[in-house]
Amino acid sequence: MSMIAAFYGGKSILITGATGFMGKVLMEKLFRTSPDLKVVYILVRPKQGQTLQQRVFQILDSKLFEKVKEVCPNVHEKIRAISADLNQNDFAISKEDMKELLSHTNIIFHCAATVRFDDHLRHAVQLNVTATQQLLLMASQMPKLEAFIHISTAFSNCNLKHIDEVVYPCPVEPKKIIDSMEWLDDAIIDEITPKLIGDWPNTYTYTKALGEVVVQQEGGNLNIAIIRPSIMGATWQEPFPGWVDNLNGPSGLIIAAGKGFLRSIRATPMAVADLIPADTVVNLTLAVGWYTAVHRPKSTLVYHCTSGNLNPCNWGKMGLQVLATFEKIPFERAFRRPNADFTTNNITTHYWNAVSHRAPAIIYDFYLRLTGRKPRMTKLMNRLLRTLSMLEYFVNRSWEWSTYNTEMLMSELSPEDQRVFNFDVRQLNWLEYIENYVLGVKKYLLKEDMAGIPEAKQHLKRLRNIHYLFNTALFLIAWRLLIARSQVARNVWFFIVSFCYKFLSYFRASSTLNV
Ligand SMILES: CCCCCCCCCCCCCCCCCCCCCCCCCC(=O)SCCNC(=O)CCNC(=O)[C@H](O)C(C)(C)COP(=O)(O)OP(=O)(O)OC[C@H]1O[C@@H](n2cnc3c(N)ncnc32)[C@H](O)[C@@H]1OP(=O)(O)O
Ligand SMILES: NC(=O)C1=CN([C@@H]2O[C@H](COP(=O)(O)OP(=O)(O)OC[C@H]3O[C@@H](n4cnc5c(N)ncnc54)[C@H](OP(=O)(O)O)[C@@H]3O)[C@@H](O)[C@H]2O)C=CC1
Repeated sequence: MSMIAAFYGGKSILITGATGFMGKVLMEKLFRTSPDLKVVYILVRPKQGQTLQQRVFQILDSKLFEKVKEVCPNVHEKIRAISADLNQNDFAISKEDMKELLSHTNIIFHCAATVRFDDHLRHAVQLNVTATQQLLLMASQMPKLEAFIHISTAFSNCNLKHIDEVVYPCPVEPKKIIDSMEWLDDAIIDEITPKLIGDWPNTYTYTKALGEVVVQQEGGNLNIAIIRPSIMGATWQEPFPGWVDNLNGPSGLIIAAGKGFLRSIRATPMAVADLIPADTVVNLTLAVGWYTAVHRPKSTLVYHCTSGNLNPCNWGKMGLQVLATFEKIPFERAFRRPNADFTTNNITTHYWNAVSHRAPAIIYDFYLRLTGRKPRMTKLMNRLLRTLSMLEYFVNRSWEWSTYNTEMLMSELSPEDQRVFNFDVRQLNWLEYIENYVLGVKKYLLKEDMAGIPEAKQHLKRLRNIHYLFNTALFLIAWRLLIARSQVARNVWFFIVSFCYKFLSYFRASSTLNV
């Protein structure tokens, strides 16, 4: 019997960010392994004209929850969606809901965050720092609370090269930042943002670092733990391999490469690609929840959920495997044949951006205009280039994360728990994982049918022929223009023609002699 699964039985659990990528995988695993848990409270905001209930039903109706419905048929009764906006005071939770939350919650998993790299500092502080502070305040009023698990990111200290499982201080106290956001106007915030974030590459990583300091400073007597996942990718094993439902991290780039938009990316092939499957993060999170509640460590423990030091894979290997998978499992209606490469300096990056990204987009838009359709490729390409520039920081550096606490926790688990809540990335086979990841992107993100693969392959063959034809035509035109203008080119041309003629004559003469 799994001790961790048993621990969650009968518990009331509060999850923020349950509608996000990690939150969904977390809920799924909780219900699948502890179907006898009492209730899962989720803080949800109404979105895109959907009510809370509609949002919950959409999640439960997805393929991700198929297995859960078998082991926990009344799962919908055990989810209590509470209307909340983490940007508002007291999260805009009604008095009755707040009362229920405060009096019943046993465990909190705080996953909600803005993960946009370029979010306005005010918004990023509000969600990643102030909301965390408010949630801690709420937690301090929960008499039955056993553990508060805060999800941060391994990149919260990406200004350092070696990162230990400790909370590092920030140059400016979070309280001062929170206060200043209240009275500074947007224009001034824009101006001071680069100075405030300093060595951090974006507002996301900076505010996640501030969030950790808040957790440490304002956690009071609560049992708290911080989990730092690196780049969260599709699921490795559970509930099935390759599940993913958003474009963050590598997923969007896999689509862009598979559809043939992405041709080159400034990345260091030997840099460590610190990906971590979402189900591994969730298994560690649930194990940490159990350990923190049962063993009550004296201080706030930080757990790194990374792969680089235990089972490293680099971007070069990952990129090649992604491309190799496209050969077997191509995406439908590709714009060009998938053929991306890494560049390592600014000049080649600019060159390939102009030649392989912007030029084809302009030509295609011209073709769309000619055929009376609305041009769209240049806009799409500009967005892709913007995304690439945002991600570049992370694919040209390597970090070392120590994992003492994570390894300590692994050794504390029973063999059964090590199996059910496996977070040992040493067992991960990268090539297999990446292949499943690409397959998952095709099935769950692009919603493409596997029956369409032969047609997709045919389409790629057509694109290859068009590519050859286009290159030959381009070469002939360029050559024709050149020999019209340059004597040297004409001489070279005559030399080649006369050489071919002589070679053919010799070949004909020798074959006549043989007869
Ligand atoms: C040698 C052989 C070589 C072979 C080579 C082969 C290569 C071939 C294979 C390639 C694979 C292997 C290499 C992979 C490298 C991956 C690096 C990952 C590093 C991640 C580090 C993460 C570290 C931290 C981890 C964490 O701790 S946290 C989570 C991470 N957080 C994020 O990843 C948010 C990022 N995103 C944003 O920050 C915003 O998205 C924003 C970008 C500002 C746009 O923002 P904006 O333009 O305003 O607009 P959006 O509305 O957002 O998007 C507008 C439009 O772009 C779309 N789109 C949004 N995103 C992405 C995205 N990623 N990728 C693509 N498209 C995206 C969206 O679909 C929409 O398209 P549409 O629907 O309009 O058609
Ligand atoms: N994805 C990754 O690669 C990594 C993620 N992390 C961390 O993991 C956690 C989860 O990330 P992930 O699941 O990928 O993120 P998502 O963007 O998929 O999910 C974010 C969640 O936060 C919720 N949320 C955002 N704003 C509000 C708000 N104002 N009120 C209520 N809820 C809100 C979202 O709700 P809604 O559905 O309404 O938008 C969503 O449920 C985050 O803390 C992130 O920093 C750490 C490392 C890597």
